[in-house]
Amino acid sequence: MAGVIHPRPPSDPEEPAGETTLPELVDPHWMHRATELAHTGFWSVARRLPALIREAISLAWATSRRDTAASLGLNVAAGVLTTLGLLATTGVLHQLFAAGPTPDRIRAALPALTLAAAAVAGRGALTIAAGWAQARLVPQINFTVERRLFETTSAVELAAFDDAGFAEEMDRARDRGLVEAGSLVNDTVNLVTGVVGVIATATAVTIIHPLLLPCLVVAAAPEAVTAVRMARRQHVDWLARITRRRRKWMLGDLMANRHTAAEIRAYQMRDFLLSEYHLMTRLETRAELRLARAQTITRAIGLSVTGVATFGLYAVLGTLLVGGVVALAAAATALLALQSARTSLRTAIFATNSLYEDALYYQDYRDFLDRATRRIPAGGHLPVDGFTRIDVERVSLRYPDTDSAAVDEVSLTVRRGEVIALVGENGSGKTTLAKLIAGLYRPTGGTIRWDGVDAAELDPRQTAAQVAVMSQDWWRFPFTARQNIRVGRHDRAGGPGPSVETAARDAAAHDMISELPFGYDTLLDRQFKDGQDLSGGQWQRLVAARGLYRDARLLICDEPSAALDARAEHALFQHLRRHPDRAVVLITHRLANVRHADRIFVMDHGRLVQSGDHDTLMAQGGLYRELFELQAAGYLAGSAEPAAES
Ligand SMILES: Nc1ncnc2c1ncn2[C@@H]1O[C@H](COP(=O)(O)OP(=O)(O)OP(=O)(O)O)[C@@H](O)[C@H]1O
Repeated sequence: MAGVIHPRPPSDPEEPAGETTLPELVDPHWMHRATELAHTGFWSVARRLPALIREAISLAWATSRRDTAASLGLNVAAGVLTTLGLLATTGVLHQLFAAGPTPDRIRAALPALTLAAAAVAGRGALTIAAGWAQARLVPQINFTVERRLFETTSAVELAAFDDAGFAEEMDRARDRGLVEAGSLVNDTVNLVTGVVGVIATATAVTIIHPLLLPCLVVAAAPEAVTAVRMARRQHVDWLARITRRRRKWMLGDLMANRHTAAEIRAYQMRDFLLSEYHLMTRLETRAELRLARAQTITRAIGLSVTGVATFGLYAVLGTLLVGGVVALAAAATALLALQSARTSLRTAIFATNSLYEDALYYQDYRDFLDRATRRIPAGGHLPVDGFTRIDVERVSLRYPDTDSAAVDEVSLTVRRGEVIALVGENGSGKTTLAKLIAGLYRPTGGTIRWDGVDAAELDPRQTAAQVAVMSQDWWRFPFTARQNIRVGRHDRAGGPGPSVETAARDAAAHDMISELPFGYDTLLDRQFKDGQDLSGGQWQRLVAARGLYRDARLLICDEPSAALDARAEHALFQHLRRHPDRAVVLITHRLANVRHADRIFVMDHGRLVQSGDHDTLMAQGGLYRELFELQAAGYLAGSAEPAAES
């Protein structure tokens, strides 16, 4: 049947070298599947069909047995009625073409006519019912696969997200894999519908006269071949143009985007962007016209061959009629059957093509789920109810694909009631160590003990419940101000701990929130109606309020005041002081804030190089004192200048 059309390289050869000034785009992650399909011939696809159908039906069956059985069963029943309808039609025609007065012939045809009408009506009803079951099935499947995916992605260990391969597979599974699961089942049902239609017609025709079947196949084949060729050419062409279309979308996005609007105006980038966009549009239009021409030619050839084949069918039928091999009624039914066979064949071919493509993407989803499930931490089972001390014993962590450990054999103790500080230059490993203490990462070496028990043996949910992290790379959650704070402990129902408003006051966020148009109920995302934007510092106050609202035994504050003004910073640090029931791990580059910490740990290239309180470290000399004096000198120089001028 249709030969394989080999894909052109993704970047369009029509694109004149050097005309675009923008750098080359990398292939999108789903491209490998699209290319794979373009390289696969129709028959290779057809050979994999049984396995694909099994996969789709088991997915549908697991989702809803009733709707799966109805979708398939009703379609098969409709097929039986198709056969019956065609046979009844032959009976009608047989009576009508018989000799005798017209009223007599009509009367004789009435039983068969009633049967044919009942078959058509019954078939219509069954098809509608099957369509309804299919329409019910698809959203349920989409929901099932989505739920499975998000239940898994939200449970895998944090370290998995540092693995580039994992993140890419997750994107692939989310982007196409999810969507294609519903289509996989839809196409399977369509394929079954098409095949049942073809079988029903073939059966009827064979019963009427076995010689009619080969005639029918020859007459229907050219249209099927044309359909396959056109579908595949469209796919390959789409593949070849995808890079340019992405570039066009990207440019369009730059020119119609709130976030880029200011810079584009400030740097007068409009003409540059528009000229690039026009270039892409010109090339794209040319490519579309080329495709339209090629498709028209294929279609014209296909229709011509179909016409010749239909003519051939008439000729064969005529010969059979003249020779008395086939009755007139049977020949007329064969022509009706041809129409029905063509429609069913087209349905089956399109379904086969897209079923294969859907299956490739769905496979991505399946592979990802398998891989992700292996990365859900098992954890221990020992209960956790607070702690007196957490001992970090020669703990190391090496990120995937990196040469050196981000945290290298670090030992320290965090005691309840104390504030400890981690300081050091950028990239020295402070955040990584804090995440290890918080249980967000598992050490690749060494052990962390909670009151002497290895943290790996503790119930991870209960451990996490003891920890609050004010992270330096927080996310702007698209919730109201109140929800943004409440998610810190969303399941607290009037239990112990500060109220939302108290936490906001402690983090110097209350006044700012009260001034918002709807106060605590203001939505903090401009994508929503009445949504508002906050500044970086205002968001950070909210993040701090969330951390305080969580009211955890271990509070980890990673640069909690980096974006805060002096007043807000002062207010926040009043609430990060010692508390008998709580341990605070503070990370900050503003060393004035760590002066009162019980112990300060100084990190350098992943190692712990100094520890002690401020006075001890200043007396000791070394990295801490160097960093502290550099900062202090900045302040002193600033205050000394006006004095010098006066
Ligand atoms: N997710 C990650 N994957 C790979 N490497 C990472 C990752 N996160 C951090 N690193 C690397 O680990 C090292 C320690 O990073 P970390 O964020 O712990 O430093 P830090 O002391 O907190 O730095 P800063 O003061 O800039 O916040 C750095 O070299 C960094 O590039």
